[in-house]
Amino acid sequence: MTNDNFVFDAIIIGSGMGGLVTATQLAAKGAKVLVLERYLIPGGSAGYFENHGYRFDVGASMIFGLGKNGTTNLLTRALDAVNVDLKTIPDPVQIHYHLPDKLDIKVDRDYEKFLQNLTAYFPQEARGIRRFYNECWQVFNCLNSMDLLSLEEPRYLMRMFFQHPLACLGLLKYLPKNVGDVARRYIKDPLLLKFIDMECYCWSVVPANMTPMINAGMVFSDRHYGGVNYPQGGVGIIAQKLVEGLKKVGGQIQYQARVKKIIIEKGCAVGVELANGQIYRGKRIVSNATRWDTFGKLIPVDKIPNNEKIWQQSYEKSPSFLSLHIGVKSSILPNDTECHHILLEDWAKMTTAEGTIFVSIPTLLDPDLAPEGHHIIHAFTPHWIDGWLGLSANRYEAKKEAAAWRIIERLENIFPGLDAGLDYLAVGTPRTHRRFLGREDGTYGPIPRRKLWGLLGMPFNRTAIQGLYCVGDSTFPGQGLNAVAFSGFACAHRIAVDLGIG
Ligand SMILES: NC(=O)c1ccc[n+]([C@@H]2O[C@H](COP(=O)([O-])OP(=O)(O)OC[C@H]3O[C@@H](n4cnc5c(N)ncnc54)[C@H](O)[C@@H]3O)[C@@H](O)[C@H]2O)c1
Ligand SMILES: CC(C)=CCC/C(C)=C/C=C\C(C)=C/C=C/C(C)=C/C=C/C=C(C)/C=C/C=C(C)/C=C/C=C(\C)CCC=C(C)C
Repeated sequence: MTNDNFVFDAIIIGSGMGGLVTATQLAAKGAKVLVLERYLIPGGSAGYFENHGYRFDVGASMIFGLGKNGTTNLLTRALDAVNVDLKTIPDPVQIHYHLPDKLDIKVDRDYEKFLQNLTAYFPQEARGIRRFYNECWQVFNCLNSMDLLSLEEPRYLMRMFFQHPLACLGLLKYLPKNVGDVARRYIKDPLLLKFIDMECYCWSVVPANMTPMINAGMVFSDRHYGGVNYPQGGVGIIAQKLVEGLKKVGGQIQYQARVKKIIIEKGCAVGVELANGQIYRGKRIVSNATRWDTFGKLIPVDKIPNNEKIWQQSYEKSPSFLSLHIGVKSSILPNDTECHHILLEDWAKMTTAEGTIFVSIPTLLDPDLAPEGHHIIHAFTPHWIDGWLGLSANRYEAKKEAAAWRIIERLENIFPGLDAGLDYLAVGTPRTHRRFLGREDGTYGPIPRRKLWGLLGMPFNRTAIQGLYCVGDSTFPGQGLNAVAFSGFACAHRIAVDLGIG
């Protein structure tokens, strides 16, 4: 079946946050936009599922970009652009770290309080700590002073250089830098450097020497500026609202619409074919799937452009996660429990499977996500898909259960009584993430194979195939909701200029 007589301005494959920001931005500019989503609801890894009266976030619940001021509040801006908004709940302590060597550190929303908490453990490094985090603020202040759009659009770049020369030079200086090099200029204490590694690892899934300074500037400063704010109703609300806005401005979305292939004619992407045979044609095609899914599945292996093969020599798939979606009796959590926790008992295991445990308890901010008298605890830890393949159904279930109880046993150290208070448990593995999110091997996104030059190696939105763009965490600046929102703004900007509507 074909639909040749109607050509969309842009077809977006996938309704993750990257895809939805691209779609809403383009539709708001008057483009005819179609979003094709393989799943039943929008959001991808920022989606949700419901069971037993609980509404669980699929991915991390720590949300940046919903602040009120500046230019880096990209989720707020994306919602505003299509005349929708949502209520948010500020998170007073952004992370409570439970680390080896008895480091029990809280990242308070208030910057000075956070510095005090950290300095209390490392008084001899007081000056270095302040100088390091202040340098992160320099990056953030540069970003937060300008409109954030496509770095592939020369007129925008010239305008930014003309209007904000110092901020642009600052960003250019930091683009090739990693956190580890900057931190080691100010900090000597090996334990404190391990803490900085964890500060990076818990969102970039690589230690400080491989974490781009630009991204650290965003995360380490915005948590004290716009802050971490939880969307009332759960993370999935953001995508639902963006879809509501998309429709308001004339865009379309179809669910259960899995794109099987991107149609290339004379070297140019001109349309897509769905698994059910339906064909849609578009002037521009955008893939919100991962790079491994885009180049290898949607584009056949023999047509993968050379530059993509070269990129894959520098970046690899990060691990996926083992996720425990837990419902517990409220009585097991003391009243002053924080929403997000990081647990690690042995520094040597930080980057290994089941080493670091990430915990979010979103019901401390939004109690309506669980039945009365109950909380949600979402605990997740890195896991690679390899160990989950080739198992019989029974062995797969048994492996899931064993892994889940290992995690629960460790969580008992910070939440005593968890086991006894358990009301509901659903376990997701890398296979679950692969299946429901359509991400190869369930990967969380690309990570450098070795130490690289900051963000310089991350591709922008255009690809070597004319008419085909990528958006989401496989593009500059990588993982994180606010990061993929940036990639959405940039992608829509570049396409709008290409279509003559930007
Ligand atoms: N707290 C947080 O910061 C937080 C929370 C959730 C998610 N995230 C971030 O979101 C990022 C991912 O966002 P994203 O926009 O890159 O992608 P995504 O993986 O979330 O979304 C991609 C979407 O494309 C769909 N899709 C894939 N292949 C398809 C096909 N062939 N046909 C139709 N649909 C298809 C998927 O179903 C999914 O909905 C992650 O890096 C993660 O860091 C962050
Ligand atoms: C000439 C040229 C090329 C440039 C001129 C200079 C210029 C204008 C440069 C501009 C650069 C720009 C615009 C860069 C923009 C960068 C942005 C917007 C980066 C944003 C990064 C956001 C990140 C990394 C957000 C991450 C968020 C989180 C929290 C991710 C994940 C969280 C978890 C997995 C776990 C949560 C933890 C717990 C404890 C549960």
